[in-house]
Amino acid sequence: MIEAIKINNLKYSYQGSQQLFDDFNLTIQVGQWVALVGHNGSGKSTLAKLILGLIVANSGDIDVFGERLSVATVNHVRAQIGMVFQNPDNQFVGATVADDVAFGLENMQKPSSEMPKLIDEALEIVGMQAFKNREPHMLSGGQKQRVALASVLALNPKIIILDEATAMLDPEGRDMVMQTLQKLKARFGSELTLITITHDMDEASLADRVVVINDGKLILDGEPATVFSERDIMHSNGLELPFAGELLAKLDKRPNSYLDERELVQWLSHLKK
Ligand SMILES: Nc1ncnc2c1ncn2[C@@H]1O[C@H](COP(=O)(O)OP(=O)(O)OP(=O)(O)O)[C@@H](O)[C@H]1O
Repeated sequence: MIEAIKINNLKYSYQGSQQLFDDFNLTIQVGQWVALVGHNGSGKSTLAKLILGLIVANSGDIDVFGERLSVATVNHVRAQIGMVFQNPDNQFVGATVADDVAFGLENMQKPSSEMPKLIDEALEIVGMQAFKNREPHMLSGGQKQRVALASVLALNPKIIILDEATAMLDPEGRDMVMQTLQKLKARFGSELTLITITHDMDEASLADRVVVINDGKLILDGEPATVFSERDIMHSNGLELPFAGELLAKLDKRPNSYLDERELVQWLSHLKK
């Protein structure tokens, strides 16, 4: 069976810096939604850049749908991967939402007769069709990120990587984007492989699989429930569990003595801090 991404014995260091990835291995199956998590500087974005061929490994191999990433194949590999970045304001080039989605299609030299349909389809998937003629800068952060996602979807990628795509959004914007990703998975299922790079463990818990890295090393890898049962390991790698997991763990440490209502409220509000 061909994997979406297969990384073998990867070694990488930025020039003048110590080894970041040293014999790193990771396989992502076709159709999987993988949340890649790790604290600041753990190597998540670097891994995305290596997969996209924006930077080149010192040694080791990256295969994308069985195709070995190299100078000769990088354009073909990259054409299969869509990327959504952190800052919603840095991702717009068009004067309207529709122009923006059209931009990528023009770059791919799609015939202009096909464009309106492709633009409508992509905007419909992310629930932004009603905003087609709006100016992108008038949209909320969550709406902007959904348009960025539509621009990527219009190009029909097999893999989408979202690098902290919700980090700059308010809670409502985050919810919008996460619900859109869930809809995408429901609609495209095994045809679409998703990699979400995030600090937010509640978001990570929506994925099929959570991969925790630290200093370029794979620390934990499994279904969200399995990974989040390792609270001590998560904490020692600078990460918390999703809110519900942290709360449950803290409730476990409740005082043995009887608490009246006032004391219970006090204890619970102390937990929240
Ligand atoms: N262009 C660069 N040149 C030199 N070192 C870099 C460069 N980009 C990143 N690094 C270093 O590589 C390490 C990994 O960085 P990377 O951005 O991949 O981490 P990250 O997990 O994505 O972090 P964050 O969550 O803060 O985005 C860090 O120590 C970082 O300082």
